Amino acid sequence: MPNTHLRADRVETDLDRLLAAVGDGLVVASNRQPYRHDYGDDGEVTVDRPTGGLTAGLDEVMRRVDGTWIAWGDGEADAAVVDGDDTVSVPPDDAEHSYALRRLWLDEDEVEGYYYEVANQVLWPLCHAALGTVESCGDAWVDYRRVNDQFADAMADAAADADGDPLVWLHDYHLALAPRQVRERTGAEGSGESRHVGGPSADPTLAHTWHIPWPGWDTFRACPNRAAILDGLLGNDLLVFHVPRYCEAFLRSADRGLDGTAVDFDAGTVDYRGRTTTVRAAPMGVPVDRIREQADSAEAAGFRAAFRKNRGIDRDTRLGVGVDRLDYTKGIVQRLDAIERLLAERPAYRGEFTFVQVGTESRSAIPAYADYQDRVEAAVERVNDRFATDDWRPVVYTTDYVSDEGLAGLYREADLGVVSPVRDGMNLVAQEFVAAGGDDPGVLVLSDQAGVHDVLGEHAVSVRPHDTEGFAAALDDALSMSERERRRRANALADGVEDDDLDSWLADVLGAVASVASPDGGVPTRADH
Ligand SMILES: O=P(O)(O)OC[C@H]1O[C@H](O[C@H]2O[C@H](CO)[C@@H](O)[C@H](O)[C@H]2O)[C@H](O)[C@@H](O)[C@@H]1O
Repeated sequence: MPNTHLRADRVETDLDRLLAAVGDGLVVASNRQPYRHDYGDDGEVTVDRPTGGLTAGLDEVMRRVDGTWIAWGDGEADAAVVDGDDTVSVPPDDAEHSYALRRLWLDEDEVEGYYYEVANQVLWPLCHAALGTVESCGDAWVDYRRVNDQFADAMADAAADADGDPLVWLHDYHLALAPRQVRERTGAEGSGESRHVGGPSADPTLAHTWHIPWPGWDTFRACPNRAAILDGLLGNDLLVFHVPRYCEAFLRSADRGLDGTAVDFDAGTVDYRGRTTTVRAAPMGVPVDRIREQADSAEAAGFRAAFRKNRGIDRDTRLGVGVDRLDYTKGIVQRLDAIERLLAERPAYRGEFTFVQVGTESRSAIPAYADYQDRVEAAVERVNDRFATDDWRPVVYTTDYVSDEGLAGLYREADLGVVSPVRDGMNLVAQEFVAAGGDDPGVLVLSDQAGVHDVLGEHAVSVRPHDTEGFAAALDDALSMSERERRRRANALADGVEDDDLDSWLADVLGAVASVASPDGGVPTRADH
């Protein structure tokens, strides 16, 4: 069993020192951008923030360094509209903490092939072990490679422009080929020379966080272009997954799926083409203090009260809440099946318990996503048709936008937070629910198929999403739990998300970067003092 878990031997790390060492040499690359600018005909610019824990979390990080973030410039703009200006300063409302956002303008065919086809109809279902949903790559692979090339160009440029030693931090499955392509551009292909934070270097340190699961070899072997994906990722110095079982699965794939690799399962490393890639686990956390403030805010309190009133939910009705992108991996249909079973078998909950499902539309141009949205709506209607009365609905479903404060308010209002993906890299909603809990916290009902279950599972009520009977029984257990047990679990969960919050994750990743960049010294940690 490889020793990959960064938390297992975590030393107290001085995050400020790590951030200072990185400074403006940090180049982040992700498909999704943190801010989307829409340029109206009248010249007016509106800015919004795309959904997703990844961009929200990284934005918090970037506000603390003066680096560059490279991303696909989706939105109603293109290079012509913005007059070739591909870099803006963000966040729009916080000049003191600004950083550069460099957008890549992709044409429609590239978006189709790279984002909709390879990333989200091949790699996403494959990594979530939804093989029935995997499509053939076909010509789309050419687009995927070309867009990765564009990212690599931008990363190499930004790294060359950075003061000091650059760190390029890539994110996710959209950019699997880009690490190798960056190496080709920086002339360090195959050299494998070590880099040193603070010393001269021709070659950037490359770290890559893969936010979704890495599947078992039996699944990954079905991947078209699997050797190219592995070859690309092994251009990194550091490859980070959320939990150790994904590291193990990756090491196995590297061992079996690519000629010329030497995998050290104990050390969690892969030697390939003259370079060592270190594979580590660091579960992503959430900004706990910020979420607490949001849940404490007047806006959150107002939202809770207004939500009940506007949706016809009685003050005394107990609430469950689920918040998800409308993605077939999120297990929303299975959740609704379990709620239906609960109400069928425990009639005492009728009129006494309402489940609120907030859904955010996602990737709707993909048939499997459009179908899923229909299936969720049909399941909501079915449960409501079966049990609703004149003054009570078992399920309240909304796809309306809800602000961060509104969500934090809903979490605090809820007796149950239900997070039941059929497979999920991490899932930050579970942690947000815990962080938002107040004096009278609710119970977390959590799928054992989510990465976050490896971290919080012990104190949550665990469910297997496809076991409708067991899931319904777990909901009953959660709703009938004694106050003492509920508080005991909630306190343990709160301690967990606080200890392993967003800053801890960042410190873990940057600490690992420092040790791969400079195994003999690198950036000092608190433990050195
Ligand atoms: O960018 P989209 O195609 O609109 O999708 C949104 C994001 O979905 C995925 O999120 C994952 O990352 C989260 C943070 O680590 C994790 O908690 C969650 O469980 C994952 O599903 C995807 O990985 C991101 O790249 C997308 O931006």
